[in-house]
Amino acid sequence: MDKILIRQLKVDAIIGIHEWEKQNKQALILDLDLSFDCKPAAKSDDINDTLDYFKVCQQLTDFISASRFELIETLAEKSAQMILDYYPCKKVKLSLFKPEAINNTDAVGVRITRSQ
Ligand SMILES: Nc1nc2c(c(=O)[nH]1)N=C([C@H](O)[C@@H](O)CO)CN2
Repeated sequence: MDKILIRQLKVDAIIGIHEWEKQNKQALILDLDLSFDCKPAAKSDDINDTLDYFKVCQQLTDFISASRFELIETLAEKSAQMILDYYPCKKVKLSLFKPEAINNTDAVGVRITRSQ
């Protein structure tokens, strides 16, 4: 199955189990693989025949930047479900990273795969 790819989408959000994380937004980074048949758009050369990754990034950014969750698992789940609800992709593989959470790491995170 073909995939529309989004790499290193950066969004700030309120996310975490500690009180200090609930006071200020922190950086999050997302990688997404959206399973979608790209043949029709490749034939028509028409944006309406594909998944517009600009719209996906814009909707994810709006949702995540307005969210307030404790666990990255919760935010990842809700983000993947929103994509499946709004876009005709068959499967979403979503990785969500917190680059500032744990000292001496580049990042910590979660990776989930959800299907229609
Ligand atoms: N599996 C998880 N473990 C932890 C999370 C999380 O969201 N999922 N969150 C925290 C803290 O908020 C941490 O990111 C900041 O100190 C700890 N463990």
